[in-house]
Amino acid sequence: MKVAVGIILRDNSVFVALRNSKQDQGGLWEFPGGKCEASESVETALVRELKEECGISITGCDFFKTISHDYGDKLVELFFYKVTGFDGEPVGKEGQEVRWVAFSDLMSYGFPEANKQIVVELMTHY
Ligand SMILES: Nc1nc2c([nH]c(=O)n2[C@@H]2O[C@H](COP(=O)(O)OP(=O)(O)OP(=O)(O)O)[C@@H](O)[C@H]2O)c(=O)[nH]1
Ligand SMILES: [Mg+2]
Repeated sequence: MKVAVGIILRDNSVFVALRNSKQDQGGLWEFPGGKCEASESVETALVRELKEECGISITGCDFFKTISHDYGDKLVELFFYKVTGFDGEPVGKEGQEVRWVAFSDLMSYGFPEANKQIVVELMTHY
């Protein structure tokens, strides 16, 4: 399963959302995004998901990296993009709790296993 994920950046912070307790990895924080639909490119999915989940229109993004992770019941291929430009102010459009978190504070947030490496990189490279 291919998943498009946006690391929305501004100043020294990144935008994170709390996953609903009924979802996979519920109760953990994530970078907004979601599953690519059949025949949809990853970038198209990224633009669509960030509009649906956060209400922003992406104007600039750079591919960062792909991480494949096996959760046991599910194999995910996460395509992480750094979102550097957007129109609108991101919010939790689906009622999810959201926050801008300084890189230096990211370690106090619980992220899904597949995100751990990315979180360490964000904390050490900024
Ligand atoms: N959006 C997002 N998904 C992640 C991250 N890390 C991670 O392991 N995932 C996994 O990627 C998978 C798909 O993401 P998703 O649940 O957001 O998909 P979606 O928005 O299409 O959700 P839906 O099924 O409710 O429509 C989930 O199994 C989720 O646990 C992350 O940082 N952001
Ligand atoms: Mg999602």
